[in-house]
Amino acid sequence: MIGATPAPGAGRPVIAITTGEPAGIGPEISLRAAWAMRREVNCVLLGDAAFLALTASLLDPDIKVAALSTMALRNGGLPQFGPDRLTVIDVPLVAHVRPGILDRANGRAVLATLDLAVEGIEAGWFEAMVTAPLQKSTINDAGVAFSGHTEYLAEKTATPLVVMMLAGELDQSAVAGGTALRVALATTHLPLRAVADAITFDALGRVLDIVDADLKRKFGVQVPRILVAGLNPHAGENGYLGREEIDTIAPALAAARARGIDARGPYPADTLFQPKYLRDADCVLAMYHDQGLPVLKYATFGRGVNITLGLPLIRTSVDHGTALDLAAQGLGLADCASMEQAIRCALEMVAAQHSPS
Ligand SMILES: NC(=O)C1=CN([C@@H]2O[C@H](COP(=O)(O)OP(=O)(O)OC[C@H]3O[C@@H](n4cnc5c(N)ncnc54)[C@H](O)[C@@H]3O)[C@@H](O)[C@H]2O)C=CC1
Ligand SMILES: NCC(=O)COP(=O)(O)O
Repeated sequence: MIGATPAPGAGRPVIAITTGEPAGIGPEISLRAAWAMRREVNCVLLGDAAFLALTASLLDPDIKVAALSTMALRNGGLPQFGPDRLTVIDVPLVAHVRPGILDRANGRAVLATLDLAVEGIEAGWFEAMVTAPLQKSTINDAGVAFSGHTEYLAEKTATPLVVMMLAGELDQSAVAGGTALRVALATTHLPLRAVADAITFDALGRVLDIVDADLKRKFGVQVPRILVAGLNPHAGENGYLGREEIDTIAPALAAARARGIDARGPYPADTLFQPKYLRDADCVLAMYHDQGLPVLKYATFGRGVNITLGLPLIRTSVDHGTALDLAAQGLGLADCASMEQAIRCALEMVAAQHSPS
């Protein structure tokens, strides 16, 4: 948890990487990013040790891995290896991995890596967790109701509400507090039909509180400026295209402003994402997944980071999915830039939590 005893890392921060869906690109990008960054960060990979060792040897014979069982970890803690090898904590899969082909038999093992990462942060072995993409449908197929890491980690840590935020570096300059575009979501993985009902005065107020607090605490933004999108076309067109803006969103923003939060809007979502608005903002709050993320991904896909705000631990992830199509074609095709960014972002958040506020 934030503020827990620093993990043992021989000088390097220790970060757990859950290696994700084994039939996707998660194992490859985890290994490649962890190896490339091994001198600055001790990335401990959580996944099937034999499968990861085989993948590493096929990717690059220079990559050395040292496997540890969960029992050894629990009994003796994390060994202090140097940067000449990657530590893998063995979370065995059940079924043989066929790249690009999903197998529900492995769903629970993937989930077990998330549980171990949380356990390890609570125990002080790891300072943060970075998650490679998993296949949400496979976890459900394995019999566990699952809509995403975001919701799972909230439940696991007994956190009543968390916020999904993606951030990416733009090519253009002078936008959104420099070159970063941050898009937070008022709702996470919900069917579109359920979105309007989920946006209540209380829920929106709590989302704004979390975005404001975490941008200050974890990103060092002193007074976060949050631009809030409406839900309906043209932000409801004065009530003629929907009343959520008038009845719920504007009152929630007014109440947030009264609490000292710089929340502006609601603005029409289709015109909000322009440099002239974004350059005076630190974050855009979109009302739902596919209102905000396509914009962010269009601008920064492959180098963005997904951050869960409001958790009592640091969790970042990539901006993409399992890319089964690439995995099926073999190793070496996936871009691991987003994974490296996610690790870098976690490192910055670890540093921010240690620095005096
Ligand atoms: N954080 C997580 O665990 C996430 C998991 N997912 C899961 O991934 C599954 C597949 O999602 P899709 O919508 O197909 O998106 P996707 O991101 O897996 O793939 C979309 C396209 O982008 C390409 N692509 C993705 N990552 C790439 C990389 N690192 N390098 C090069 N090309 C890359 C793929 O080849 C594909 O053409 C979903 O069903 C969902 O379960 C999706 C998003 C996040
Ligand atoms: N599109 C982003 C996404 O689906 C991330 O989900 P999560 O697994 O990080 O909750």
